[in-house]
Amino acid sequence: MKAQSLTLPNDAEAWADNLSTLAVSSLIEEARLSPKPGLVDSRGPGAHQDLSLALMERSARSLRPTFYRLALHSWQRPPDMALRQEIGRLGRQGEQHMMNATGGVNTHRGAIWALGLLASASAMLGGRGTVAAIAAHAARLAVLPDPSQPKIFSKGQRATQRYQVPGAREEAIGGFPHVTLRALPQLRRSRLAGAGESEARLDALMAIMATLTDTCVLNRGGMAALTAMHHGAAAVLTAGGTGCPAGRAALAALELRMLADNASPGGAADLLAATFFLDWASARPSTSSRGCYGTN
Ligand SMILES: CC(C)(COP(=O)(O)OP(=O)(O)OC[C@H]1O[C@@H](n2cnc3c(N)ncnc32)[C@H](O[C@H]2O[C@H](COP(=O)(O)OP(=O)(O)OP(=O)(O)O)[C@@H](O)[C@H]2O)[C@@H]1O)[C@@H](O)C(=O)NCCC(=O)NCCS
Ligand SMILES: Nc1ncnc2[nH]cnc12
Repeated sequence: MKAQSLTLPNDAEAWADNLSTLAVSSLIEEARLSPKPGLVDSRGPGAHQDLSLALMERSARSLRPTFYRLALHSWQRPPDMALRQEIGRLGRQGEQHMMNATGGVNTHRGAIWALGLLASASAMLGGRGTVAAIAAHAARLAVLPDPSQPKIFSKGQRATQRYQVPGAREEAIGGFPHVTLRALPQLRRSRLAGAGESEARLDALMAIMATLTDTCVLNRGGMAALTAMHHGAAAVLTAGGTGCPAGRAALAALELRMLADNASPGGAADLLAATFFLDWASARPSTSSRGCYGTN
């Protein structure tokens, strides 16, 4: 995603259009970013049997009307129960559109949740919120119960209960700390250190993967795979990030380990797309010329 230079429309439809374009671009840019360990990227399907880049992009595009409606219905409204119920209904409709577009494969359920809440929050604030305000408004919606939610026991709940860890719901209720406190600061730090845009984005992914309790990884590889992911992603950053030869080598080692564990950090990928989305709200240019920000 190039730095977004959006005009400042003052009507709800135009902003909903802008926000939905940005949400879809964020998903497509996330899917194309390479090399991502375990995930679908421009090289191939990672640890997945049923996914491809073309499918991820088709899924992302199918979600444009969903993000548009979420933003439109949230325009300058407070995060109350009436809005919570409405975005729950629109979000579930979006999940159905995604399933229709992919022939029943779950490509973006977690992303609909994260980006849906953030697009809605941005619209609640009239399209002019800061990162902190957007995240806080999204959290105020996420914490509200949705009485119309079907009582199904999800894969995410299976992992959060078995391992007693936070999952997608808790990340949103906490105001997306992996996005606002880890990925966005890392993205900007790496850019300032002179990393290329792809490397800065990969570093942001590493910042998420270093601590996220990703229920996709837990379901596929258990706690051992999650711990290996945390250590491996932290090692990439300690080595100076993916702009450095040592960081690149650590990334390759992490990928080998994740493929051996059949593990894919789908939750981290969703939060990276959310990072791109929020970066637009306060984007700034990079300056220096070195590719490493850290100890190298
Ligand atoms: C709150 C919901 C997200 C539901 O959450 P829950 O945890 O109950 O259920 P899941 O259906 O398992 O979805 C959670 C998805 O969130 C992503 N995720 C995982 N860990 C985290 C985390 N710590 N923080 C943030 N996000 C996280 C992840 O999504 C990605 O993975 C999906 C593929 O998953 P899966 O099918 O399990 O994976 P595979 O390994 O490929 O399967 P197999 O091949 O093994 O079969 C993919 O979708 C990515 O996006 C988790 O999967 C929310 O959905 C909800 O309540 N929705 C209701 C509607 C609503 O209220 N919407 C309002 C806003 S629009
Ligand atoms: N690039 C990706 N690969 C696999 N699962 C994902 N979920 C969201 N983005 C993904």
